[in-house]
Amino acid sequence: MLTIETVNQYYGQSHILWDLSLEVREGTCGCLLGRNGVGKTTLLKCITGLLPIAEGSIRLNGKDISKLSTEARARAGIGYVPQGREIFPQLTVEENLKISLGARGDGQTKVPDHIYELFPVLLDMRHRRGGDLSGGQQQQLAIGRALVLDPKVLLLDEPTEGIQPNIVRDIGNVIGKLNREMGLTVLLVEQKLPFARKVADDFFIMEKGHTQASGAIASLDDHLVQKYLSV
Ligand SMILES: Nc1ncnc2c1ncn2[C@@H]1O[C@H](COP(=O)(O)OP(=O)(O)OP(=O)(O)O)[C@@H](O)[C@H]1O
Repeated sequence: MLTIETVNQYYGQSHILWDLSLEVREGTCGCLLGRNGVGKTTLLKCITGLLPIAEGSIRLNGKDISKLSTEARARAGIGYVPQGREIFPQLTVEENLKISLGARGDGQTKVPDHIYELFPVLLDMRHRRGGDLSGGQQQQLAIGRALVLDPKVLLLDEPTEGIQPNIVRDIGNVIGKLNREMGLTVLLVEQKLPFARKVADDFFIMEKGHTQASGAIASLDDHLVQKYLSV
């Protein structure tokens, strides 16, 4: 479904992604794991088009999207929730959601009802400024904003970072609902292993810019955790 093949990426002279390959299967939730600085965020940005790749291909349902603009990739079905959420603090919740509507290219001017059904708090707070929301509410807004574009695959960069435990559970439930009930394919970067085990089907462990191990999340054993993830 989302196929990354022998991707290489550089920041200037620094070679960050090295012949990286992985496949997120249709309808599954894949989880990218790895210590700080191994290139997880860089990979997500390469998939969205925010960063160019030097070599390799990124295919969505067989079509190479690696030369498309970020906006064209969004229209093709790549949804992205960046690390740190990056909502617009001065705009209202509704305005934050409506900003994405413009990129749909179908003239729709109303926020789809299912966004507010998934996140009732956004409906309650739709006239409040994004900056007035709690971290957990902002995360829900950032996910809602990505869903406005009806993505085929949703990329989430550490959605639980800095969020209190009961809201982490809510976010896990929403990802589960999107993935398992609504069939949305998900690629998640996550540091919290219990969360990853709860929501993911597959894992991809990155080290030094490429995939070192991958498989069903149930096969992520202590040996792999010790070798590639413990700090
Ligand atoms: N804009 C940049 N310019 C130069 N180097 C960068 C830039 N952004 C990231 N890097 C470097 O690229 C490497 C990969 O960073 P990246 O943020 O992708 O890692 P990560 O696995 O997502 O880490 P984290 O868990 O800390 O977010 C790191 O060595 C980082 O210092």
